[in-house]
Amino acid sequence: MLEEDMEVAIKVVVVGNGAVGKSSMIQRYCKGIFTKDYKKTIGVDFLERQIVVNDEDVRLMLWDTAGQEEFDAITKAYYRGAQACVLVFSTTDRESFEAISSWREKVEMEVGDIPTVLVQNKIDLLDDTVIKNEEAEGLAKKLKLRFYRASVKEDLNVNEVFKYLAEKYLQRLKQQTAEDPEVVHTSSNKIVISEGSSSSTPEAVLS
Ligand SMILES: Nc1nc2c(ncn2[C@@H]2O[C@H](COP(=O)(O)OP(=O)(O)OP(=O)(O)O)[C@@H](O)[C@H]2O)c(=O)[nH]1
Repeated sequence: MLEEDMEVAIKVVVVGNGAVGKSSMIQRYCKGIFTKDYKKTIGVDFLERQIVVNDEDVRLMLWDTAGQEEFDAITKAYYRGAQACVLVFSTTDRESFEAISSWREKVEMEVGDIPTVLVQNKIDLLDDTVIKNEEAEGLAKKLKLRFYRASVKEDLNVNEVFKYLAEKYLQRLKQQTAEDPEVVHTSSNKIVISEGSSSSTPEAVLS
C-alpha cells in the first residue's frame, strides 16, 4: 500500500499529428471547455487535474505536445520522465492514423514502455470517417493497447481515457513497490511520489 499522506503525480504526454484534438482534449479534461478554434501548439503546454482513483489521490499532469514535425526536437525533450501516454488520431484524418506507430516509437525511444492508450478522436464526425472500425481495432490489437473512441467536442469518453491510464499506472506502481520497496525512494523520474506538494511546476514530477 502507498502511504496515506502521499500523492501520486503522473506525467502524461498526449501525442499525435497536428489538429487531431490534443490541446482540445486536455482543455476539456482540465477546464471543462471546448472551443472550435484551432490554435497550433508551439512546443509544449501543460495543465493538470486531480482525481481520486481506487481511494488514492492522483495528480495528472497533462503535457500537450505539438503535432507538427517542425517542433519534433523540442517535444522529444518533454517526453522524458513521462509515465503514461495518450496516442491520438482523428476520425477524419487518415495520415494521423497511419502515423500512430511512429508516434509510439518516438515516445518509447525516450521513456520505454509506459502505460499507453490509443484514442480515435472526433467520433462525432463518424459520417465522414476515413478509417474503418476494423482497421482501428486491428491497430490497437497489434500495438497491444486499450482503444477508446472519443469525441472531445461531445465530451465522450475523455474522462475514461485518463482514468484508465491512472489505474494502469497505479497498478504498475504497486507491483513494482511490492517487488522492490526501495524503488519508490530511489526513484528516478520513472516512478514518482511527491509528498503532498501543491506545486504545479513541471519540476515537481522529477523530484
Ligand atoms: N468535430 C470535432 N472537432 C474537434 C474535436 N476535438 C477537437 N476538434 C477540433 O479540431 C481542431 C484541432 O484541435 P486541437 O486541439 O487544436 O488539435 P491539436 O492536436 O492540439 O493540434 P496541434 O497543436 O497542431 O498539435 C480544433 O478546431 C478543434 O476545435 C472533436 O471531438 N470533434
